[in-house]
Amino acid sequence: MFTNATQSKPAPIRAVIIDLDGTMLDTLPDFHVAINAMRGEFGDAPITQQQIGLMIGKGSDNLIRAVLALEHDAAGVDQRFADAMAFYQRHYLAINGKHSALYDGVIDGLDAMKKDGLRLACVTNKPIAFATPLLAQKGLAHYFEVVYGGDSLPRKKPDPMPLLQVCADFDLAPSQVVAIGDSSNDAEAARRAGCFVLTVPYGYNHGQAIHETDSDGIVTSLVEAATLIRSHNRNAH
Ligand SMILES: O=C(O)COP(=O)(O)O
Ligand SMILES: [Mg+2]
Repeated sequence: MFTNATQSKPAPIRAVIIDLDGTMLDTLPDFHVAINAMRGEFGDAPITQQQIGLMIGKGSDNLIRAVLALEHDAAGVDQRFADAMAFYQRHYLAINGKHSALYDGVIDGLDAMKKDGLRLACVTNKPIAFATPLLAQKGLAHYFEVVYGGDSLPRKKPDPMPLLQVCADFDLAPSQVVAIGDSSNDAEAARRAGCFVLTVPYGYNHGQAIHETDSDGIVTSLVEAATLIRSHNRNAH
């Protein structure tokens, strides 16, 4: 399944790096509530989930700037940014996880990966202060040896830095690691790190079809990802 031009027989996959929003959890309703509460602080009218779905995936700073840009020019965005971020963080933390749900197959997929001896990391562009309590609340925290948020390291996805950090933490070559995500952001980070990448079609890909994103395969659930990795490892040396 995962092929590497320089190797006749592929190396086994030893670890999986999994994205959070749009891959394990449908968090769009949380974003929707928090963003509209933030807009309410400025007297701005609510926007739709669909609009917000196009803006998420590149971290909070990017999201807040995109939302402010609906009403304001660049100078207006800069002027309001700090207040908007403070409002947003307060509102998001107050409802974090309340409107979010696990996607089908997440728990079964993670259980299968664990059973197969794979090491697991979560790399999200969500701020770590949001990600940590959310993983705990949804019963996901214990699966992951390592969790990096969008503000844990100097650079976030699509930069390869957080993925390369996980490889270093696990003492693995990137070619022994597969990333799973819902967006081109995840795929680009994985490609640049030299990791394999699988994508899921049900998340938020900046309004683009996932088929347009370069990856090693599209999987309909984490269960299917676990099955693919298992069959890859059967054929590996
Ligand atoms: O908070 C975001 O922008 C998206 O986070 P993700 O990396 O978990 O998809
Ligand atoms: Mg995502």
